[in-house]
Amino acid sequence: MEIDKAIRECDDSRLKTKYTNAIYVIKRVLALYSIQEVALSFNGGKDSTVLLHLLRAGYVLHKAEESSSQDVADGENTFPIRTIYFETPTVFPEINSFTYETASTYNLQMDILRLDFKSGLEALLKANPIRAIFLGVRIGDPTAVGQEQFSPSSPGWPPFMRVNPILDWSYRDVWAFLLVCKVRYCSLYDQGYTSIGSIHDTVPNALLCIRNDNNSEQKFRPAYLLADGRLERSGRVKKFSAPVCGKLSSVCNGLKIEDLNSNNMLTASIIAVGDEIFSGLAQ
Ligand SMILES: Cc1cc2nc3c(=O)[nH]c(=O)nc-3n(C[C@H](O)[C@H](O)[C@H](O)COP(=O)(O)O)c2cc1C
Ligand SMILES: Nc1ncnc2c1ncn2[C@@H]1O[C@H](COP(=O)(O)OP(=O)(O)OP(=O)(O)O)[C@@H](O)[C@H]1O
Repeated sequence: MEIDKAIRECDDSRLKTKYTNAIYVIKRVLALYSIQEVALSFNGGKDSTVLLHLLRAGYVLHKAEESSSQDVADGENTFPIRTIYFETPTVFPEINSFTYETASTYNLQMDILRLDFKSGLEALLKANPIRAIFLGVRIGDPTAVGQEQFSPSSPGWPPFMRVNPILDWSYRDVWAFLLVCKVRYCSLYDQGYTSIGSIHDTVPNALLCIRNDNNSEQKFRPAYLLADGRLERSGRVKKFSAPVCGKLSSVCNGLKIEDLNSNNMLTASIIAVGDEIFSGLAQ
């Protein structure tokens, strides 16, 4: 299996440890649940791309442990784990096409849901016996708060186990894996995007911006060159954030920053505690 081979042959001991632990979690899940009871939540992002390849490897290794070597060879070409993709109207076209291309490359049985997460999962779980869903959530993601490698879905959500095999992976680990395994990832990451949300709230990460002499053109280095992974979400913008590379006008994802702001009234808030205003501590 090419993923397992690439990791075994690399000399990155930290990556090897992360990989071994993630594969352990995946194999336990595959031992605990039947293949019809598990699903992969895949959205074409870097974390879910890592997860897909870990699952491909984990599935083959799991089969190797429970059956003959012939079955293992067959298993390399099949990926029987149901894949769920929530497709939204505000997804980047590059993410969308990468997701579809990946599904075709690896013969994924992909369910495309055009509902919000909760309604989509309710419909899916009503029609299928899914009990565990693999996610590419990592500590540091806003949604990771309070989660562990195995976290039951929240109250009010349909009941299933959220499985997070790469919860403890850092930004660096993610890129080490993708580069060592030489797997394809969405082209936006080579254009300076480091964490990808919707077209309305994501721009290339300013920390990867290369300025040319007259500031006329914005270029960005690839995501894997971001030195401090804690800043991977710096490209997630609020509607009123400053232009990416310090220019006055900036075109992002086909939209001008001014256009994003045009229908909104600028507001400012201040919170004063006690008599700070009167004593001159706040103004
Ligand atoms: C498969 C799946 C399961 C989820 N389960 C839960 C859940 O149990 N509880 C919850 O509050 N949110 C759940 N969510 C929602 C996510 O925590 C999060 O809100 C969503 O991924 C949006 O993240 P984003 O704003 O970074 O795009 C789930 C999402 C997915 C795709
Ligand atoms: N639209 C979606 N469809 C299916 N799964 C999703 C979707 N959005 C999020 N997920 C799940 O939640 C996980 C975490 O999402 P998150 O956006 O943090 O990571 P990512 O998209 O893989 O990478 P990046 O941080 O670069 O955007 C994904 O790996 C995936 O498992």
